[in-house]
Amino acid sequence: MKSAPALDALWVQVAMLTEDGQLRRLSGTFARFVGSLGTATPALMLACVLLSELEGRGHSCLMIDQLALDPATLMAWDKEQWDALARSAGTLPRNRKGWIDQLTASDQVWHVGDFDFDQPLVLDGERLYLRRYWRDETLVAHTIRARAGLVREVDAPSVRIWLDILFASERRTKGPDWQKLACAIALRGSIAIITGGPGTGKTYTVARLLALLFAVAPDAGRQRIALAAPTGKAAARLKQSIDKALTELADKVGTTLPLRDLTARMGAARTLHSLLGARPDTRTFAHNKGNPLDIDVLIVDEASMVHLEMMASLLDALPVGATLILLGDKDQLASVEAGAVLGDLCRDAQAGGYSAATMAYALAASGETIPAEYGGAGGALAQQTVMLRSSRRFSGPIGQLALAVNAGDVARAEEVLRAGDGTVRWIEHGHQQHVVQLAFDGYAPYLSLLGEGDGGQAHETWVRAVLHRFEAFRVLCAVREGEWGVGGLNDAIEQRLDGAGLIRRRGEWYVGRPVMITRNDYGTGVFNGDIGLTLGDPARPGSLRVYFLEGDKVRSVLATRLRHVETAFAMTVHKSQGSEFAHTVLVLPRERGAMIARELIYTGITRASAQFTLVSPLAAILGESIAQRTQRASGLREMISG
Ligand SMILES: Nc1ncnc2c1ncn2[C@@H]1O[C@H](COP(=O)(O)OP(=O)(O)OP(=O)(O)O)[C@@H](O)[C@H]1O
Repeated sequence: MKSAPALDALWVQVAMLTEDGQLRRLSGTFARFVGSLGTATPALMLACVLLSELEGRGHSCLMIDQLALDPATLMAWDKEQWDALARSAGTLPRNRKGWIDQLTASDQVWHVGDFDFDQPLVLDGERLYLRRYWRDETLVAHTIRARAGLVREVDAPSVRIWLDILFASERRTKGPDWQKLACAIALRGSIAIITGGPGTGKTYTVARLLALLFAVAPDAGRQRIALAAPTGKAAARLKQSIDKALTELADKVGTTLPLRDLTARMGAARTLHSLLGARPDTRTFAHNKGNPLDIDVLIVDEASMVHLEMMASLLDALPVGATLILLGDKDQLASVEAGAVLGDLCRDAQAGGYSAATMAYALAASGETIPAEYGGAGGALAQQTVMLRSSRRFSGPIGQLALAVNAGDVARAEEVLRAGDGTVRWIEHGHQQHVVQLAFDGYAPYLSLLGEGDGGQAHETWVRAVLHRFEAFRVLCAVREGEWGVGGLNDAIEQRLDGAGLIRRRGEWYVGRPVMITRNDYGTGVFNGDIGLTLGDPARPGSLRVYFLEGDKVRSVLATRLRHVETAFAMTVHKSQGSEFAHTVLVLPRERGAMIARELIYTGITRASAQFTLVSPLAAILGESIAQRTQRASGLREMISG
């Protein structure tokens, strides 16, 4: 069938925007595919292009009112770019209602409530979805809503006795002890969310929650507890911190509670993929509603990195009677994939919104009074959400900077950066060579240890020491491409290190090459985001292995078996989530309008535990980025509260 002239013109514009890098090739292809399933009106095709494009940017749906009101802003395009595209499509609906009517009339769109014959697109109220995302979002919303409404009977006086023991000798900070409150609130629910910035004590709190569960649950000895996180590194860190906290607690409470048994019974922390039983090359998992996980309590750390599809799979596989505890920093960057689940779930965490009943229970169970300013008419999930508000690790300039950025206070952020006390530093008008020099200095310690060799000590001990030194420093980029991106900087850093004789690049693999895995590989047991170092294999001189640190364990894989890797002297901020480096260098690009927002800057800063350096080619880009917020379209909140 010949396409209408308006459609031809639309495809020409779509092709131009694709050439210009404003659209993914996939977006046009997807729209044509949908068009091939029924009548391809220009309005529907345009909506498909935009929906697919937004999905690539992490949105789970297209908000029709934004499409009708301000499409250029929605797409982060110039007005001229939008106008040209809209003109090419001919007459488009004039308003929200017009769009909804047109979409509802399309054979390819299921309007929720109408007859469903598995159309690829779903219109739910004013949100247009790809069917898969609608299904995931609905599952997450309904399951969380149901869980949030399930509040157990708790013997508050005995909980209070235990909480007083577990939090004994705490130095009082100003205001209530939110950690204690979090334990009391989480104990009664089938779901709880504990959010807070770095060092606010999320793992410290959850270790006490486990001890509390152990103390008061009637079948404590049989509780099956699982720990998980989105990445292997985050899982290993969670396990380490919980073990450490429980060991300290065990010393404190003595024989009153056999906490060492609890630690021994908990087992390793796993990645969510492995917990759910990922199947190579499919999106499905061994565990699901029909074959649920065999657990009573699941603790998931770094929940901000859990994308919509993974959260849906997790909730689907969780037995109805099990308790889910999500830990994470709501202000961090969301996952690369669509959805900003933790951010959506925690939208009211700052304000609290606790009901009178929650406040009364919290007081009875913890002895802590929630200040009236945090009272309100929050929904069921708000009653099960606690934000930890003071950081033990981040009180110095790095913490002040993170706070200022989070609050959108550009002047304060610049002031902290310019105060330059050595902990934070800003190279305002930087050149690539500044970053290269910082990398040279930052990576010299591990490279010099490499150069010295193992000196006769056990190979694994030496490898662990090299890996620890490598983990102390990292260059983080906001973008992938160009002089200021991961690619350009890795090249420049390699060249400099090679020139100085610290590495000897021979082809792709060389001793000292840090690599990041870019795709899960079940055969070798490495996962997207894992970072390792290439070193000689003592058992087979001349061959190279990549060594990975998991907690304190060292694991290695023959380098030539790893196919999906990239050099990792510099990496993206996105991929750095869940990691911390003593000295972190954050590099901003020159281009304006790159999609850099406050959450990215905040995440970069909070990766630094002792020293933070910002390098920007232009000073203004910092303020512009802080002023910009990432808003991902989703219907999660509306569905949960509706
Ligand atoms: N109430 C407390 N009393 C004493 N020390 C505490 C308390 N809360 C936390 N800490 C200490 O502060 C440090 C940070 O705590 P923790 O690791 O639990 O924070 P976190 O929020 O999980 O951090 P991250 O986001 O980096 O994982 C730890 O050394 C912990 O032992």
